[in-house]
Amino acid sequence: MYDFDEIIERRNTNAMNTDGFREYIFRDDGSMTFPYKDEEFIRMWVADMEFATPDVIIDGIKERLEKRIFGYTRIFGNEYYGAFSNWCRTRYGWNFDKQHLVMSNGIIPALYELVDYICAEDEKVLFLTPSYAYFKYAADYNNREAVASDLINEAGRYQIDFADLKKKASDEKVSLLILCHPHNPTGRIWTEEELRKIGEIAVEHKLWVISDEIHCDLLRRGKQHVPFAKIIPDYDKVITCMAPSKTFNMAGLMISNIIIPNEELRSVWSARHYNFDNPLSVAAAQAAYEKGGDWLEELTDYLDGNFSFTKKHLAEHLPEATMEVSESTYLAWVDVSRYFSEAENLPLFFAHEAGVLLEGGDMFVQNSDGFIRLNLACPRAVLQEGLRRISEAINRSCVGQQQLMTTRKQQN
Ligand SMILES: Cc1ncc(COP(=O)(O)O)c(C/N=C2\CONC2=O)c1O
Repeated sequence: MYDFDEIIERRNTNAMNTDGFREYIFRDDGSMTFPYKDEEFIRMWVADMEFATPDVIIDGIKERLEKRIFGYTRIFGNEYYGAFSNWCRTRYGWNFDKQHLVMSNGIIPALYELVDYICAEDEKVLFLTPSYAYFKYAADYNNREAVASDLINEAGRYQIDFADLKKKASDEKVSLLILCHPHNPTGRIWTEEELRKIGEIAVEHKLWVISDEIHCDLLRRGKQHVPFAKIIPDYDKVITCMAPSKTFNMAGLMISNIIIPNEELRSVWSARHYNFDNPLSVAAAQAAYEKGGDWLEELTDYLDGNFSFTKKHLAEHLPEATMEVSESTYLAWVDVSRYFSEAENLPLFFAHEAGVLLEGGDMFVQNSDGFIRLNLACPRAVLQEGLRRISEAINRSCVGQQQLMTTRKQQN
């Protein structure tokens, strides 16, 4: 049994979560003031977890430490490929060739490189919105045009607008689709039917597809993930990105799996990518895939409990807010638009009024106004306090607004 209720101090560990929020969320140069000390904030923003990385992974790192030399490292043997490919075969019924696997420090750096390798300077990058902002940044960084296709929010369940996606994919300058599968921030797991329709569009318009599947191990109990590459196995213009970083809370160890079946693209990657790895990260990732399954099973139940707890709290305390339990990820996507004017800066409101750090509003490129994204990967007690603060701040503010309207009516 793992103790997910343990509250672990992360300050003074150079954690983005505790020390990087001012610049990342508020673009603050340090001059902003809040009515809370940094350590008083409830942190529900960046997507890493407040849970200890599993012991089996820490033991894998310790074992490598005892080898005592940490020189230039690249994965040469079969052990790592065996562990990761076995993970994909048993969980997703999906195989890939060893020579198709290349490593990257992160999926974001891989996206930055691949956009440059794939898209000519006048070509465009297509993705679904709302979106993890780094998909747009990968286009911006490479001076390629970003093209967004808005998802349709059907009573809380997001659907792909296939007419819009087809129209934008038919632009001959659109050469790459970055697919987020499972989807951050909505939590959708695209169904095989949806994946097939995406595949048909990609093949018809000769699109490259990067399927970013970093969240694929973090599913609600009973849900199933089907890798996009499994849907169109004969189309080699599909790059699959997976990693242990989200699954096992080891993003700081900077190791990701990029599967590139297309030989020409893979040779460009091998020629231009800085192709060395951190030996401790390789040991950690191999241990994760070989021995992390039990921990992940228990994490799944704990996160499912946090989603149920959140859904119940909102129903009781914020009846005008709506949230569908995410099919995947540990991120809750909550529509609070009925409580706020469109102009409200939601992250700033909750930092000042609730002492809660969260992402929301226009932080997801577009099609996200009025929504907040809550990271639920924290001990239940912390979640309870965060939700209490959020609902009290909204109701206080809402009451304030009603009082304001009443006062105005009395004065007129
Ligand atoms: C869809 C997606 N792709 C890639 C990454 C980052 O990959 P890395 O470069 O770390 O390997 C994230 C992390 N998502 C985060 C991180 O903080 N907030 C988020 O929504 C993500 O959600």
